[in-house]
Amino acid sequence: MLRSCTAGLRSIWALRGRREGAPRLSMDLQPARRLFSTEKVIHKDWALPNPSWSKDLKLLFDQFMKKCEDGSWERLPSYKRRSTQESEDFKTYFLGSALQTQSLWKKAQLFTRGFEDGLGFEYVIFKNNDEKRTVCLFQGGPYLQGVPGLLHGGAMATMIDIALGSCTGGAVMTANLNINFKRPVPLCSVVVINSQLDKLEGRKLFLSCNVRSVDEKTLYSEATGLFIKLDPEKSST
Ligand SMILES: CCCCC/C=C\C/C=C\C/C=C\C/C=C\CCCC(=O)SCCNC(=O)CCNC(=O)[C@H](O)C(C)(C)COP(=O)(O)OP(=O)(O)OC[C@H]1O[C@@H](n2cnc3c(N)ncnc32)[C@H](O)[C@@H]1OP(=O)(O)O
Repeated sequence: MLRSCTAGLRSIWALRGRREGAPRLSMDLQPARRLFSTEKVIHKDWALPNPSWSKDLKLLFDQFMKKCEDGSWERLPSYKRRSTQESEDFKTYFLGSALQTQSLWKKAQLFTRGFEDGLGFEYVIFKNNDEKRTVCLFQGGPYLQGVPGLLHGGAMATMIDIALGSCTGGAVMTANLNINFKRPVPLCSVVVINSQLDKLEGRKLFLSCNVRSVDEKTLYSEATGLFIKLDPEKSST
């Protein structure tokens, strides 16, 4: 574990050097790392490999990218900010929220994407629409420490929430999340979160997931979640 952490940190230090004025890596210019512009803001897709990704994470990523070739799986892109339309959907729902009237709305971003490469949440989600399930590959960096050397349970809960949410699609809110933490997750290790939609009942989506090591031998956590499709007729505030 220490070895993978050291390797990760080495990449991070290398990156820091780059950020102090050095030109960006050529990887940033690859077509897969698509950049597009909306409202003059550049949105970068963060669910793509960067130099902090461990060998395990890259290997799994490549395996799932292969599965995407026949269209049965798709990689979900991930942005710091939601698209204009998605934001509008949520904004309408949260009429009266403090952000409505403040310029802070423009600064809001998904907190899992607010860390420098390798320090926080490194993840990518693949979705199988026919089977109504997703696989999230997650490497929790050194800033997500709880007990020394271990991933904070709250960080794990965050990823579980996002992984389950990715199985829903559309505008939903987490209403209930139940997690059994069975084994501690070593910091900087890679885990695989397998999520599935178990039941749909009106606006209620019941989901479950498990979190395992890459070799599948260790079951770290199991969780269930209830997500509610937002009712456009209602406002939460
Ligand atoms: C979450 C993913 C979102 C988007 C997914 C999109 C793409 C996925 C791609 C990648 C993922 C990327 C990003 C994901 C990003 C972030 C994830 C963040 C998720 C969160 O961080 S999210 C914050 C924490 N979350 C809250 O802050 C919720 C506070 N809450 C409320 O806002 C309301 O509470 C609400 C809206 C939940 C419901 O309110 P409402 O008024 O619309 O509906 P109502 O109360 O009528 O309930 C309707 C039926 O659900 C039953 N029901 C409700 N709650 C229940 C409970 N707890 N237990 C058992 N049953 C429950 C009722 O009993 C009724 O059941 P019935 O119809 O049978 O009577």
